Amino acid sequence: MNHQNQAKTKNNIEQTILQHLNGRQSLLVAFSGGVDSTVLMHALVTLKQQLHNLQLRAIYIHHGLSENADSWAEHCQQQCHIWQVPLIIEKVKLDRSAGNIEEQAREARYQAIYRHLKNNEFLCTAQHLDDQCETFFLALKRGSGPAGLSAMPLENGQHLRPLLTISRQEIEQYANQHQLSWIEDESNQDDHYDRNFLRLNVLPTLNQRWPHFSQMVARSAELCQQQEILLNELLLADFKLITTPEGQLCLTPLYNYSDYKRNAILRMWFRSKQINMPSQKQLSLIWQTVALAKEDANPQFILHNWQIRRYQNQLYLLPLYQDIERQILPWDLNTSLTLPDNLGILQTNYQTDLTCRLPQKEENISVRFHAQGQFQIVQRKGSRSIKKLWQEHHIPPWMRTRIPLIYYNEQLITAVGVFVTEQGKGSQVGFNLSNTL
Ligand SMILES: Nc1ncnc2c1ncn2[C@@H]1O[C@H](COP(=O)(O)OP(=O)(O)OP(=O)(O)O)[C@@H](O)[C@H]1O
Repeated sequence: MNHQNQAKTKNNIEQTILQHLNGRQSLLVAFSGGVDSTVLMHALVTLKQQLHNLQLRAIYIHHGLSENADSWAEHCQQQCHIWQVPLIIEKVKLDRSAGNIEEQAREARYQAIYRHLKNNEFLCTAQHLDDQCETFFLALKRGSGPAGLSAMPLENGQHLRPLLTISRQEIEQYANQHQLSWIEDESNQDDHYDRNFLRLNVLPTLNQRWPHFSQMVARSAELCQQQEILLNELLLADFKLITTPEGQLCLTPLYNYSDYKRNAILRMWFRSKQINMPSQKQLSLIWQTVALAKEDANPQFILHNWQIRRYQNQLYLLPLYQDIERQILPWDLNTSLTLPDNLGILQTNYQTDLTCRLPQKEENISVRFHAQGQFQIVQRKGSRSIKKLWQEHHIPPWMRTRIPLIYYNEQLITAVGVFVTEQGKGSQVGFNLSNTL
């Protein structure tokens, strides 16, 4: 490469980064030691010589997947020492037996990075134009719609990708020109991974035939992003109107929407919950089997670690619960009691309206999650089945085996926060449940 071209690459990368930073001054760089993030770090350190207010920190995530990971961490440490940029090294634990190790690593990596990201700081990762093109192709392979084909945005909240418009070739030129040293991850050559297969075997042919192919794919991704943003803008008012403050989706208006609008609203709802987007087929099954289930049914759809339920014409997204119905927890009222499955901490409380009597000497206290039969409630005539009582208090079916029930010996005294039985009548003690989450 001649001198003029070299200067252009150098200038182009630094100028592009500067433009994408758009005045942001506090950066946490995800530094893997690979060529892309090495170039990003080097260019930022160079820019810092002109922009004295630029504050840089770097983070390396040690996944422990490669036997070389320790030496990679050491390499990152040495580089950062030379550049005088503070480096955080964070180890994450992965479960090799739990499948999809790549996805697990990615999720654990971002979680660890976000734990360190300060409020006023921006995360910079080093994905480039060719990564963008591969991401688009991977979305095509999965049959994604415009949201998936949007690939990666240049910026998303506190996350910036300042190299996204720069090609791999330019990055490598910059690295060679500055004689940078970086790590080659041996797994990058393994074309069993879909992304490597595209990078090694497919995209070179396309880019050779059409030299601007990757740029054109990135443009298509950007157009998809614009469509998505527009769609969200147009649907936002409707979406707000039909979501409750607690995050449930009201079903009644959805019955009158076209299939397209309904699916778009359902997708917005899942996105707002930040869980993996269901496929088109799952979305249609959720609609058919949950929303359109018979009125008296108690439908449930399981999606990853979540369940989608319907109650009183609202759609709920809940974690998958453990079965705790048969658990019996002895208690002495003097200490707080941590309930199973993240239900919270149970304590006595003398300020609540729902009060009971204290146990007598021979009565043992226990906390349970199952009741059967008829109960008489204080200040009400006659007794009612437990099912009727839950219905009267609008308790959804899945909560009916999760509300702590306080028993004195074999007698139900109170369902915490819901009712007190005639056997528990009194004003000596109350209970409250504080959520630990
Ligand atoms: N071990 C690591 N430690 C710190 N940063 C990393 C690490 N691995 C990757 N990164 C950062 O993430 C960027 C993207 O890497 P890679 O393409 O392997 O990840 P990815 O999870 O597929 O990213 P995405 O899905 O967001 O594109 C790298 O350029 C680097 O900035």
